[in-house]
Formats: sequence, C-alpha cells, structure tokens
Amino acid sequence: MVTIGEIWATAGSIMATLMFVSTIFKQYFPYRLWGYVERYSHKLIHFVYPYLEITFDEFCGERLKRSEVFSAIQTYLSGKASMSASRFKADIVKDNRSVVLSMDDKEEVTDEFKGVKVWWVLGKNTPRTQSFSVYPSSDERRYYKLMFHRRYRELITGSYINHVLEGGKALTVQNRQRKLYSNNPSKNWYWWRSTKWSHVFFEHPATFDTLAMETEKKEVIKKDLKKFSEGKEYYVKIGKPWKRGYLLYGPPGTGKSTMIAAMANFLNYDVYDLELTTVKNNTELRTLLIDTSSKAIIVIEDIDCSLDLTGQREKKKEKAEDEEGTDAVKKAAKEEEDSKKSKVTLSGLLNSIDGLWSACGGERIIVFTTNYVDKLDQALIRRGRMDKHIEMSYCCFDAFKVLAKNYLAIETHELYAEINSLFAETNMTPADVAENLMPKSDEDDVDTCLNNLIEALKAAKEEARRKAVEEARLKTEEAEKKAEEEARSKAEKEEKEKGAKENVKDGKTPANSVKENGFTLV
Ligand SMILES: Nc1ncnc2c1ncn2[C@@H]1O[C@H](COP(=O)(O)OP(=O)(O)OP(=O)(O)O)[C@@H](O)[C@H]1O
Ligand SMILES: [Mg+2]
Repeated sequence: MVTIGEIWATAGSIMATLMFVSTIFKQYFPYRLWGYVERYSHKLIHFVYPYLEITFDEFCGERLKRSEVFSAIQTYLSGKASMSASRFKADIVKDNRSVVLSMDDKEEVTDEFKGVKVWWVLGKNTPRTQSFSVYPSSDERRYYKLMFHRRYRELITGSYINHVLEGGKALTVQNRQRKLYSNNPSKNWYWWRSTKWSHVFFEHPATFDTLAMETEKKEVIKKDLKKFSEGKEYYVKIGKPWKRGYLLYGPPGTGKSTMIAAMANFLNYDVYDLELTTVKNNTELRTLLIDTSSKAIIVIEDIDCSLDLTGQREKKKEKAEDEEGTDAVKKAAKEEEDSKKSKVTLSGLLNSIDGLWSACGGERIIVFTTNYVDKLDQALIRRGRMDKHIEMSYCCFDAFKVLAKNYLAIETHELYAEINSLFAETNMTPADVAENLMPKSDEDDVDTCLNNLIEALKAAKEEARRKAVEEARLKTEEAEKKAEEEARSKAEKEEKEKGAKENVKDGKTPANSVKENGFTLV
C-alpha cells in the first residue's frame, strides 16, 4: 500500500523534474518561437477555460484618487457579502445606528443577474520585492475581479456593470453618514492609507429653518443651492465644471459658519474644512482638493487671515527685515520660520478653484468666509470663482423672530413692538441676540428672556450713542489740530517770504551774503 509520505515524495520529484525541464526549455528554445508557444498556450487555456475576468483597481491616476467605481462596487457587494462570504469588514453608517458588512480580502461573493451567475473576488497585488517593513508595500493595491462565462460577455459588460455601479451609488446615498473633514499637515501623510484628511461624523444641527436671516434672502439661497445640486446636465451643456463658489462675509457672530452647516444639511453634502495655514505649498493644496469626494462643501474660513492675498505685503516686510541687518542667527531663525510658513500663493489658490484641476470630480461647493470683504483681492472673489456673494449682517426683526421661535418657542408677544423699534436703531449680532434669548435657569420664562434682550438692546444703543459722540469729538479735535497746523505752517511760510523780500530790498541777495560773510543765509 502506498503511504501519504510516498505520494508527497513522488509529487515533489515530478515538480522538480518539470521545473528543471522548463528552465532548460526556456534557456535553449529559440526566443522568437517562444512568442508562438505563448500565443497558442493562451488559446488552449481559453478553449478549456471559458471564463472571462475584469479587474477594477482601487486607485486611479497614479494613486492620486480612490476610484469611485471601486467604492460603488464595494458598496453594492456589501449587500451580497452577508449572504455568501465568511469573513467580513464592518462599517458603522447612518447616525451610528446600523452596521454594514463588506467582504474581506480574498473573499469570493456570487451574484446573479437575469439568471446569469457571476463571481466577485476582492484581491490584493502583493509586492514584487519582499521587504521586512511593518508597513504595507507601495506595490500593494486592492482590486475587485469579476468573473463570468464568456457566453454572457455582452450582457455583463453592457448592462450588469452599470447595474452594479448605479446600485452601489444608490446604496451609498442611502447609507451615507455625512462627514466633517479637516486636512492633516503633509508630514502626517502616509501612502498606505488615506491620511490627507481626518474626519468625524458631521452632526451640526443647524438648518435653514433655524437660521436667523431675512426670509426672502434665505429662500433665494435655498433655491440657488437646489438648482445647483440638480444641475448636472446643465453644467455639461454649458461646458462648466459642476461647482459653485459662495463668499459669506459679515461681522463676527452673524452666522457664517452656521450658514455653512445649514447648507450641508440642506444638500446632504460632506464638509471639508480646509485650514490653509497648514498647507505647505500649491502642490499640496491641489493634492488635497483632488482627494475630496463629490457632494462636498469645501470651506476656507477667514480667508483674509489664511494667507497673504495681495502678495505685496510680504515683499515689503521682507525688504524691511533685510535692511535691519543679516545676523547669521537671525537668518537661520528666519529660514526655520519660513519653512514652517505656508507658501500657498494667491495664484495657486485661484488655480485650484477654477483651473483645469478644479474639474476633477464634481458637485462641489466652495465657500470662503471673511469678516473684511474689502481686504480680499478682487481676482479671488470675481464671479466665476465666488459666484454668489452673501452678506451676513446684524440681526433684524425678521431674524429675531426666527431666533425667538427657536429659543423660546414663541411666534409673537406683546413686547415685539418695542423690540422691533429697538432693532431699527441698534446693531446687534444674531450671536448676541441668541445669547440674551437663552434661558439661564429654570426660573427664566419668556418674559424674563425678552426683557433681558430689551435691556441689552438699550445698553447697546446707549453704547453706540456714546461711541458716536466720542468719535465726533475725536474728529473735531483732529480737524482743529489740522487747521491749527495749517495756520502755523502758513504763518511760517509768510514770515520767510517777508524776510526774503526785505533782504532783496537791502541788496543782500544770498550770493552777496556768501561773499560778505563767508556763509550762506538760508
Ligand atoms: N444667523 C444666525 N442664525 C442662527 N444662529 C446664529 C446666527 N448667527 C449666529 N448665530 C449663533 O451664534 C453663534 C456664532 O455664530 P457663527 O459661528 O455662525 O458666526 P460667524 O459669523 O461664523 O462668526 P465668526 O466670523 O467669528 O466666525 C452660533 O453658534 C449660533 O448659535
Ligand atoms: Mg465662523
């Protein structure tokens, strides 16, 4: 009887012989004939193995961007994986309430489409060179492989793949837990996982209903956003990338950030909060923007503080510093400081907003906020870049009514008339109004809160009056000082002219005086 050990020994020697023969064959067989052998061997395999394979890679474009097709397939298969795979990866979605299972590496999942069976495998390309790093190799790339009988080639490539992609996208929208991203400094970017952006779940509760603003203005913005989000075909027709820029400007506490949250909740978009000061240069900025998903609002807050937008201020400063002297220690310190500073330029920013790269992906809204719109370079905020400019201003009575409804659950009150007249005379930000309306203890009722607001409005009015008086006083003082200085310099000038005339009368021209006294009288 043949033992297992003997079988293994025989199999081992057959393998060794085959490898030896194949090596000899490769070495001595004419190179040109080798091509024929390969071609015919493929035909032979094709004849006995009637299945076709399609591969979908995880990354496209030199790892710059994760393939949306790969993501759609992953989501589509997550529904099927729970039926046939045995190892899963779990993801929490939709308000942390449910778990979605997706297939793990090297798992196989079967699917059926119009009675045709197909197989999906999640594979990984292992590195060609072996290294002993604890990190995965740069060659390691995941892919989905779809296998089907070649008889169904048209059905699969024609309809099935579309069916998978559309199903995947629909599931993504359904399961979507929106995210709030913030960019990481490039020293923390690693190629083996997406680390350019960190995220938390986006849970800001602001909506357009809770946003204090004139109703009409709010409606215009809502319509604008809706038109944009439904405008895919329109943007293709007019030949413009599917993106829109919003500039929100106004004093602190007027609701610019709140408006962004309301926009994201209205459109069901993710938010990318881009901190420009940690972006080293224009290339990094471009890489970050390419790595954003569609259905996203990209936000740059306080754009006037984020970088030197005129480009001139920086040069002036440098020149002044150069004149101060070039001490070696100072120079080294300056170099170190410079290396930490963001080198993103205005033109880099403009390019990333509406250059050729900006068309990668689609359905993106870019929002800039600023407290000082006049400081911004006109090129940055021209239409086409910042298409819609929205002024967030001090609280008006209309906006107050929204806040009162949110904070005190009232539609009207006998004190409204007084509050209305006070708003007409006073500037107060919605943030201050909201703070005054908020009950501070269980004893605080509606009347207390409204009276608090009235007191605050009166105090603000008095403060504004006092400020205006002070400003007027300062202005008058300045004007008087200026007039005094003008009068003094005029008197001095007249005095000089008078002296000069008298000298001429006495025959003492400046030239004569030199001759006489050996020095010049000025
Ligand atoms: N228009 C508004 N509607 C509702 N709440 C508002 C509004 N404006 C301000 N608030 C309230 O005031 C707080 C501060 O507002 P927000 O952060 O949106 O102001 P901002 O304009 O972004 O200020 P900054 O310029 O300082 O960033 C918010 O938490 C919100 O509760
Ligand atoms: Mg803000």
